[in-house]
Amino acid sequence: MGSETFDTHSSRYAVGLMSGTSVDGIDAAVVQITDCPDGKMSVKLIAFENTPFPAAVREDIFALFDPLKATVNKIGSMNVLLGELYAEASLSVITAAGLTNADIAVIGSHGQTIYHAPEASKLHGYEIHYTVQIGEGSVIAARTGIPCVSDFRPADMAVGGQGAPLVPFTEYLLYREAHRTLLLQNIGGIGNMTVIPAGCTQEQVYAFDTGPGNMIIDGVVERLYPGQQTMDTGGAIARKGRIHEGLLQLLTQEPYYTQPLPKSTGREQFGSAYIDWLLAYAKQQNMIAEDVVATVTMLTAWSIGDAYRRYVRVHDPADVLLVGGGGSYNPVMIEFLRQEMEPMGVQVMTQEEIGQSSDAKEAVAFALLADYTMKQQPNNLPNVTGAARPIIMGKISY
Ligand SMILES: Nc1ncnc2c1ncn2[C@@H]1O[C@H](COP(=O)(O)OP(=O)(O)OP(=O)(O)O)[C@@H](O)[C@H]1O
Ligand SMILES: CC(=O)N[C@H]1[C@@H]2OC[C@@H](O2)[C@@H](O)[C@@H]1O[C@H](C)C(=O)O
Repeated sequence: MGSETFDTHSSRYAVGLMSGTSVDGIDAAVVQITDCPDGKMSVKLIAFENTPFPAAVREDIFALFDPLKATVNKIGSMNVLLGELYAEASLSVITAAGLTNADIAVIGSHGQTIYHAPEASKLHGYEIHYTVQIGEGSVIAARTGIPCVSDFRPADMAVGGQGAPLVPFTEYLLYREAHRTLLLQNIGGIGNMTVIPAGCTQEQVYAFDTGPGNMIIDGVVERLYPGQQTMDTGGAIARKGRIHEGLLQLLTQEPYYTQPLPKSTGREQFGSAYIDWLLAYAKQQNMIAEDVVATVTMLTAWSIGDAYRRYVRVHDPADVLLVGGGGSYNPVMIEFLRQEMEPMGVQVMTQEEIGQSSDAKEAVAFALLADYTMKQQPNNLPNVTGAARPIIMGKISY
């Protein structure tokens, strides 16, 4: 199907699916996309659902993050299982929107990242950059009868990009303002910041991963409260703790924070081995659990403030930091962020405070990215990812 048969003149519905590095579940959104006469687009959220992964599935996905355990049969079968779960999530959110499959033009599915290696390695004399997202698009298309766009990141990497972050493309379309410089901060498993200078063009947007978002918090909570909790809900644990300056200082020495842009990161850097090392230090210092959780919560807030000071402030003093992702539901995180940002003149607000949804934002983005794939229009931002040129990302399963 060419772009001539994908009707972009009227309003259309698309489904976006996201399951992120936290592995908490599947975010599914139905959006209505309308092209406006001024060349802009309006994107309206019609329905949103979050379906948590069953605990056993989550455990099996985590096993795939360890290259020694991620055997080809385990990856292959999980690829298909996730395709099935994504299809079910799509069917459910379409029903919640009061629509039928025939109403939906496309499903955009991010998939589950199991490995992200944007820096070069050598293989038989070739320079290799790769990233692996699973959740078979062919299964989603077959179960729903709707074309599915999946596996977006490799196209950006094929032209020299990091393959991440991708959401800034849609953030420019949806959030830009003439008179205010905005920082859009996602706090998912990983944290990522998009800088949208006041009145900027698409080429002037820049973005990067700030480091861990909730990944370390979730990791230490799971280890310190085994079988009880997988996250610090509402910041209840951190609130009872105190910042341990020694641990905080140690963690801020991580070289990723000073790495030049473009940069992106993941569980390869801030996953299980990192948590082991951090907890060994905490034990040696006789730290109590609450202090460990408070300190790693502060680390995320510090890393965002540090990134702003290091990469942004001089050129683009910002007016507001808009926080999305699951971290915006942690009031202690938001408090720490205010302590970091407000003395620099940056107001901190959550997506909810501006009438949007912290949860739905990335799923909405993948619906919109898929819309561009179907229109055969580029949907990466070379200035953000470091790609050599604009390219159409995504693989289409009819
Ligand atoms: N009520 C809450 N209180 C505290 N933390 C929360 C709450 N809700 C969600 N979170 C945190 O947010 C995380 C999920 O965030 P989100 O769904 O944005 O991540 P993701 O999309 O998986 O990650 P990424 O954006 O890195 O791909 C949870 O693992 C948890 O740490
Ligand atoms: C490889 C990968 O899955 N990266 C994610 C991750 O989670 C947050 C951050 O790191 C971001 O770079 C990216 O996701 C969002 C959706 C993005 O591409 O914008």
